[in-house]
Amino acid sequence: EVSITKFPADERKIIAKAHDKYKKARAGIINTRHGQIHTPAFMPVGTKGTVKAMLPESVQTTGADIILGNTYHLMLQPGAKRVFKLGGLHKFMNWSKPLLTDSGGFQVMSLSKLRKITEEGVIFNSHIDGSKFMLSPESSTEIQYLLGSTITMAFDECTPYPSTYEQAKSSMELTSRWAKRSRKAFYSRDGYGQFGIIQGSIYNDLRLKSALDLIELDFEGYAIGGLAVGEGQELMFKVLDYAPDLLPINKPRYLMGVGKPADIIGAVQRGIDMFDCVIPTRSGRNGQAFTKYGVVNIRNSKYKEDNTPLEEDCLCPACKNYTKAYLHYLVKVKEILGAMLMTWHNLMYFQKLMLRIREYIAQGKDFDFIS
Ligand SMILES: O=c1[nH]cnc2c(CCNCC3CCCCC3)c3[nH]c(NCc4cccs4)nc3cc12
Ligand SMILES: [Zn+2]
Repeated sequence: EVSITKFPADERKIIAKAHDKYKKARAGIINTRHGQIHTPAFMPVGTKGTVKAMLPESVQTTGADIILGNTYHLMLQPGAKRVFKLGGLHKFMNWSKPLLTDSGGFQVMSLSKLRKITEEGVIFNSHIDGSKFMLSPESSTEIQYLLGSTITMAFDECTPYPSTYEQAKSSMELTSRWAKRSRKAFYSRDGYGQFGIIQGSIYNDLRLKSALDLIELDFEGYAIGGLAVGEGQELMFKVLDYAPDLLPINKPRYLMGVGKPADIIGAVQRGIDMFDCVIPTRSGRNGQAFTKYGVVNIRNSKYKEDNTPLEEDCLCPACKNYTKAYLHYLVKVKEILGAMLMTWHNLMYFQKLMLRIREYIAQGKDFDFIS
């Protein structure tokens, strides 16, 4: 007779866990006024109205559906009102696809000198000329409206890591009050959206309360903030093992500031749809190329006579038309073309990674090994 051998309980758990691992990954499309966003999506960072060292049409050829605009820099120079008068950020920088602008809050904390956080908002001096500015839920939301952003981010406070439970609780509660004011200040139009940002650090009850507060405000999407701030991948994944599930399943989930390929893969497996990170652009300019063989530090002298491309099957200009020896030289002598080609390759690499992840999810296949 056929006897069905039952796996011992702990083995069953492991097998279930493995399948669980891919259950939360989802591939989808976000429809906006400026076009569609295929998710999981990687959003290249455009700081001062440009993805550094890239033409917008080149960013488009890498496959990016959406890029980030930087509220902090643009409000200081050239100023949100001027960008509005000139037709908005899309026209100003000749990018017609979706634009997500951050609230400016995170950048104020990391870039400006002399700043003061009050219930009202953040008062700070411009790092350019020291003049005084105030960013609040209302002013940040208005600035993002003037920029014409497709997706506006709520004004939050990124809770530092590590934080005590009390610190994380009061910070999260401030973010909830600011989210309410951001939502009230948002001028909602068809095809435009506003995302709330949940905080709560590594404390699951605070993460839950943050999610409940923000779900009440019925945002078009939700970001998970307060991660990738030094807690490390293990702790970040521990929070991601439950935090995405606290958010509405039918709305986009954006993990802010992440990340390296392995971080992105792990986060997609836990239900994240959108990512932003300066790594491909910033590290590209610093001579680091992401390849299927791992990260290549092109400045290393071992490449000075390497007549092969970064990746033989990559379709980017750096790989199609140039060698590692040439890239090594350009980066060493700080030629602008070096920054351009390295950035182009890295953005192509990240978009190819996202495309393969989307394909694997659509085919119900595991995508652990890609990275
Ligand atoms: O809770 C958060 N609230 C708001 N923003 C956050 C950001 C900034 C995301 N990129 C914005 C871009 C806007 C346009 C210009 C470029 C940034 C984070 N970045 C990281 N880690 C990466 C980090 C970057 C620097 C220090 S940690 N964790 C983050 C957490 C939060
Ligand atoms: Zn390439």
